[in-house]
Order: sequence, then C-alpha cells, then structure tokens
Amino acid sequence: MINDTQSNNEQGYLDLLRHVLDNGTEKGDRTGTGTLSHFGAQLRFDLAEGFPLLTTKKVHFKSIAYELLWFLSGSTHVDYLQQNNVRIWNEWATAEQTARFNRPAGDLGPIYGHQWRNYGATKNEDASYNADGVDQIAQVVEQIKTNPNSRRLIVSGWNPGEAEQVALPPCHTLFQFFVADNKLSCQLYQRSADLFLGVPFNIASYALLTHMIAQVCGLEVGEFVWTGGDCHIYQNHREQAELQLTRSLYELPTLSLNPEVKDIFAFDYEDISVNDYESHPAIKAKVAV
Ligand SMILES: Nc1nc(=O)c2c([nH]1)NC[C@@H]1CN(c3ccc(C(=O)N[C@@H](CCC(=O)O)C(=O)O)cc3)CN21
Ligand SMILES: O=c1ccn([C@H]2C[C@H](O)[C@@H](COP(=O)(O)O)O2)c(=O)[nH]1
Repeated sequence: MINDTQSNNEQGYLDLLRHVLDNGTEKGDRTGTGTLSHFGAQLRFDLAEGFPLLTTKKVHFKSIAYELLWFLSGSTHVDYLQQNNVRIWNEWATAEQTARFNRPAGDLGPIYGHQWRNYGATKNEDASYNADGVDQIAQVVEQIKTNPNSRRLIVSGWNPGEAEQVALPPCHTLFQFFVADNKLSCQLYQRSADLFLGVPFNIASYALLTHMIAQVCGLEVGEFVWTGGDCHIYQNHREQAELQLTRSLYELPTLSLNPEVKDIFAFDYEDISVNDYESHPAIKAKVAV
C-alpha cells in the first residue's frame, strides 16, 4: 500500500468518482438507467511512473488488450473478440441490435476499427466498405516519425455522417499526440464516460496504445491526458463506487512490450504483458445497454 497520492495518478480517478457521487446532477439517459453526471473533467497519468491499471479493483487487462488489437486491425466484427473469450461487446452484437442497421449479427458497423483504419471509405450496396478510406493510424504514426513537432497529430473516431449508423456511436471520440523531449504523450477526448465500468478500460487502453506507438516511433512515453465530457456514474453503480472508495492504493504495475515489434500493426497479444499487478478484488456491476 502507498499513501503518496502525488506519485500515483489513480488518486485523480478516485477523486473524480467522489466528486460525481457528491456533486453530480441527476439525469435521465438513453438506457433508462439514470445517472449522476458532471460535465468536463481531466485526469493526467505520467506513464513513466507506472501503467495506469486501477489497483482499487481488479481490471480485466486481457479484455482491454484484445479490444485494442481488434480496433487496430480495422475489424468491426465481434468474432475476433469472442474467439478470444472477450465478452465486453456482446450486448451490442446481437441480431436484434445489428438488424437496426441492416447488418448481420456480430457486425457492429463503422465503429472504431473502421474509422481508425478506413475513415470515409465508400460503401457498397450490401453495406460493405471499399478500402479507399483514410488509414488514420498509419498516417499518424508516419507523422510522429517524420514531423514530430506537428500540432495535427490527430485521430478521429467521430464521423458525423456515420455516427448514427452504428450500435454505439464512438465514446472515445478524438485523440491527439504530442512529442517533446523525445517523449510521446497522448490526450483523449471522451464525449461520454461511464466512470465506473468504461473509464478504467479506456484509460488503460489509451495508455497501452501510447506505449505501442512510442515503441514503434523510437520514443519514450510521456503523459496520457484523459478528458471527459458527460462524466457519469450510473445509479446502479453508486454502491460499487462507494465500496471502491473505501480501498487504499497499491503501487501501479508496469507494462512490457516485445521490443522486437516495430510496426504498429504487428503486435500480438503475446507481445504485451502487465507485470506486478497487485489489486483489490473485482467489483461486479451491470453494464447499461
Ligand atoms: N454503458 C456502457 N458502458 C461502457 O463502458 C461501454 C458500453 N456501454 N458500451 C460499449 C463498450 C463496452 N465496454 C465495456 C463493457 C463491459 C464492461 C464490463 O462489464 N466490465 C467488467 C467485467 C470485464 C470482463 O470480465 O472482461 C468489469 O468489472 O470491468 C466494461 C467495458 C465499454 N463500453
Ligand atoms: O469505451 C467506452 C464506450 C462506452 N462508454 C459508455 C459511456 C456511456 O455510458 C455509454 C454510451 O452511451 P451513449 O448514450 O452513446 O453516450 O457507454 C464508455 O464509458 N467507454
């Protein structure tokens, strides 16, 4: 256990949970669950100080790593996740959900993988896409390598023309990289933030992506800056959040990547590992669909 809140950036997350529990505004929401919400918040994680996987509850890193590899592959079909026993997208991949968009079960439509790797691609009559869109990930990696001072190192998951054609419009909407002192930093704008279930995943996912891109660009890691829009705690997560807030922090774990991998699209699950992860037990909560 450690007490030094300055050196462990998990405390900022806990402070945000406390703040929203105490000061959040009651709101209705699309899922009918109801939330306590607060608009606009920022958390900073110095990635050199440890890998930001929460220690006050056990977070299932395997799901996070596979989900990120799935986004990077450009796939939008839940098959890959299910083959690897990752269940976090199942509720949005049922025949009933995907039929709303005339897509076969399992195909989530133009979500993250599509927007990251094939943004703005033209569509065929059977709703499949041609490979003529923008590969934003390849472009941003190339720009970081060749033009690191650029202030245009941006990837957008939000395509206004397509945002309503998917099971769930992107929550992590836009991210930007920044290079200084040979270190790579990343800031995410998350329009909608399920503080208890989604945000611990999102923080670890973008921290992992920052490490991966830093490695392939020959840079060290800097900070991950998380910026949230509608930051909410679902009414049925309040007890769980209170329980989490009774717990003290452990030291953050560390991340190691296979140093041989120099291509952002060549990482496999086996190339990624979290070491020395000590945490309190998981806390079960229902995801709002
Ligand atoms: N309401 C809502 N919150 C989200 O965070 C969210 C969505 N919807 N829809 C799309 C994705 C899917 N995400 C999810 C979905 C489920 C868990 C979840 O149930 N997590 C549990 C168990 C994880 C596991 O076993 O893999 C947890 O305790 O963290 C987390 C993120 C994040 N997103
Ligand atoms: O990566 C993610 C994906 C989703 N969420 C949460 C945020 C909201 O609680 C829901 C999405 O509902 P909307 O009505 O589309 O805002 O999912 C998340 O926190 N992180």
